[in-house]
Amino acid sequence: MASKIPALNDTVADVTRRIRERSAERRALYESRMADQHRRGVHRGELSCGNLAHGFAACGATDKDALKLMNSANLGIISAYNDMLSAHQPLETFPETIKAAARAMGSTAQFAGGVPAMCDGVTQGQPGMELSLFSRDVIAMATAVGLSHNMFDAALYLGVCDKIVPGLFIAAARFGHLPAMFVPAGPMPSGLPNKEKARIRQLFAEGKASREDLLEAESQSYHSPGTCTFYGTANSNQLMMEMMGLHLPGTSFVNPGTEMREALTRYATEQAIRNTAQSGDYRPFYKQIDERAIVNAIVGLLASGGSTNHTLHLVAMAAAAGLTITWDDFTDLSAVTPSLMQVYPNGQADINHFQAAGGMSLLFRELLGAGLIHGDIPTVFGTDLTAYTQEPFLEDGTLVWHEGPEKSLDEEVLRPAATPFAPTGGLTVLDGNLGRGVIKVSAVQAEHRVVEAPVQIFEDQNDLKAAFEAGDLDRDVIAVVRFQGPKANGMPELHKLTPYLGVLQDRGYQVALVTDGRMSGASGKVPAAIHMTPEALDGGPLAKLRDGDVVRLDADTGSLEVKVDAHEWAERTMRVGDLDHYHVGLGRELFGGFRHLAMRGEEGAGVFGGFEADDLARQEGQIHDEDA
Ligand SMILES: O=C(O)[C@H](O)[C@@H](O)[C@H](O)[C@H](O)COP(=O)(O)O
Ligand code: SF4
Repeated sequence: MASKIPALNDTVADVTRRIRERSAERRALYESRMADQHRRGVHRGELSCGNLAHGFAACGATDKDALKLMNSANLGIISAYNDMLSAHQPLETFPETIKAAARAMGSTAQFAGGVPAMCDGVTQGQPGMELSLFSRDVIAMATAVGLSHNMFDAALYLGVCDKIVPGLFIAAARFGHLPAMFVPAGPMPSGLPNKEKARIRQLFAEGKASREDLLEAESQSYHSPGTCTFYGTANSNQLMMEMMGLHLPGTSFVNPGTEMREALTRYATEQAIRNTAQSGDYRPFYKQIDERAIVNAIVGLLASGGSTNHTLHLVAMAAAAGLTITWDDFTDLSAVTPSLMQVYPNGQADINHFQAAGGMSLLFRELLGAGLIHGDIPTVFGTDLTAYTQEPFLEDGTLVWHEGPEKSLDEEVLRPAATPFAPTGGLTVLDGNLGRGVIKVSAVQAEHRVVEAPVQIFEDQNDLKAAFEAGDLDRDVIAVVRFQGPKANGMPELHKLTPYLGVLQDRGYQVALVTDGRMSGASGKVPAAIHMTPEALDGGPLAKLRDGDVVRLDADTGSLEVKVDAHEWAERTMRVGDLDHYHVGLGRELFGGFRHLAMRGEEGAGVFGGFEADDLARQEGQIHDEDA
């Protein structure tokens, strides 16, 4: 397979090298820890009879006999099933499929633990959204609780949506001695086009559509089990897992409830067993995922116009694997990564259209052919990544893989690297006297990428809605929504603001959003400087802004500046936000520790610290436990 790997793009090679070099010490400590955990072996062999008996007390006779044998594999299943996310509901039946497939190979699979999952669609614009980002790290912790039984030779991670896959990945990295297999459920069939849904929302925001019209449109768009069909964070997750070789080739966007989906779940089980130490082709997570895989994920995200949330999640995910990545890595890779995919919010199509136009196998073919991703990384498929130009087929009920299409079947959705939608990935860091943030312009029309206007400041997204409805925003305006960072209120997505800001843009005003909060992966048309770091509560300059200050957002040059005399700006006092209403109700009082521990956006906004990087700093006396 390696013969298909062309020369790597110079910038991709440079960014990969600089990640490897800046991470060298922490990565070496990470790898030594994972190797040591592997040497200590699967605890099942060391468990006292009492421990082991507890571990399989509830199993049937066949599984009990198998579990006593140390040479058969026991798989740990971690699942994020619940009925609240349409994307996760299909996972309900996966464990039985997995257990049966494992038994058929003389091995076993145990449901090691469930993890929570929050639907950002259900909580969008609601208080629950303030737990959303923190739920990523709760999911990582819950996964560790399940795997801590240490009875397992490999782990299958069942999850799809926004923070769930990043949380599972963080835990998989910390159990890096285990072979990992990520198992998706796939997108729901296409319903009402996302663009039409967004149009009805704007009409409703203007009072030109009824609540009944809105609910009808939403229900036609989100209508059955499976992942929502826009290209948001959930579908970005699937693409990135495949780009890192943690999925089977072409599994990301096969619909749930199909024979193919069932066959892929069975095959994933069988392959996970083949990847265990007992099988002789030991493929642990930590030997698979290094800086090359992370760069592949970033390039895949950029080429596809993926979710801005991954400028947070990928930083935290990389840190868990002993790697330090920065927003400048994203910017530099974006400059050489062409936009090859236009799926809503970056276009009219949905993820099923992408799959029909050629899907992942064609995206791999184009990115490998352009030397933009590392083809020489080990994968869960037992090959290197050049095998991922194949896609799965069922032939007389047997799952096989064949080379996918060599050309796009719809160049309105998926294009070759030679004739991209745009020469760059459309993700830029914004720098200036308001801090650092990110902006995704792949869904912003060129004429809206530079906005200079007076700011109107809000400290709660509901106040912006009220100002819009009162007609106070019918002008050129940069809406600043501050005190939305991880330390303030958990860094919610402010996607509910999209229809209001979209109406103002459609009325011809210059409009933009600046916030230390997040936006949804489904946000797009209005220029938004998000993840502003440091956040307002943490000494960030957003706290010095006043209504009427003129700000210039220039996505083309990557600058965000307030036009206030430097001396006056230096003299400005910092506004102290009234945040108490964010900290009680719907469980938010349980997350005060997370808000205290939360790292900055550019560091991934997590609560675990820097793992080995912190350990090394402590050893060198740079930080002391009481400072942690
Ligand atoms: O990052 C994301 O992709 C979003 O969080 C997404 O998961 C969320 O559910 C959107 O809010 C759904 O879009 P609508 O709110 O437009 O339905
Ligand atoms: S994509 Fe978003 S709205 Fe859809 S199920 Fe996942 S979290 Fe919920």
